[in-house]
Amino acid sequence: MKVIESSLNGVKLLQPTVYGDQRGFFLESFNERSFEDLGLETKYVQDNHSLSEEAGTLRGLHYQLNPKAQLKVVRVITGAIYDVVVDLRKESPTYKQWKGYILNQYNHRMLVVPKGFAHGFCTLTRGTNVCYKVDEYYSSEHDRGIIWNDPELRIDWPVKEPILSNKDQLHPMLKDAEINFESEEVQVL
Ligand SMILES: Cc1cn([C@H]2C[C@H](O)[C@@H](COP(=O)(O)OP(=O)(O)O[C@H]3O[C@@H](C)C(=O)[C@@H](O)[C@H]3O)O2)c(=O)[nH]c1=O
Repeated sequence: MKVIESSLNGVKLLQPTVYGDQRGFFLESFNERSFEDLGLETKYVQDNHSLSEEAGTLRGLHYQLNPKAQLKVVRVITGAIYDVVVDLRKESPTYKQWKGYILNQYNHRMLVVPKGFAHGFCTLTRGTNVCYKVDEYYSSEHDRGIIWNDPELRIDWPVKEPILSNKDQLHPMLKDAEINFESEEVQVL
């Protein structure tokens, strides 16, 4: 497993070792010992799986308020996504900055989304299955969102008219969003 650091402190791309042969491939998506050796979180309490039937489906931008903030490790099983993280840590030098990564069934990349970030993705293919581990339980009371096309963030989504859930059409703009990540540890480099 290789770890590629991002310019957003705490965001990491994980590139697992892939053993391909005539049958297909094998990879370890999680190994407690390797994660520990690489300084990655090892305790997860939920594994989540979503299927988006259509290309151009956008889920996000989501986060959970403290004390239920979640670290996520996201990967794609079938299909492809443009996966976006937004730094919501008010004391971070990269506050309000976003980054997007392509994760697909061929590059096997996994994205570590730290606590204090909003997360969202847009599917690039039909039938996209996304799985992610989280280190804190889902809590509907702490569940929050920011509208996907926030004018301040100006995320360069690959789709202009995405398929959205009813909930995701109604999120506030960043300027009106409730955010409480002040105390998240931010390492200023
Ligand atoms: C996220 C989640 C949802 N649910 C329920 C609530 C709801 O009835 C149904 C669908 O939920 P949502 O519409 O929020 O699902 P979705 O839009 O796929 O939400 C996810 O989006 C991505 C981008 C993330 O980062 C995730 O953390 C999560 O917020 O599933 C759970 O029971 N547990 C969970 O952990």
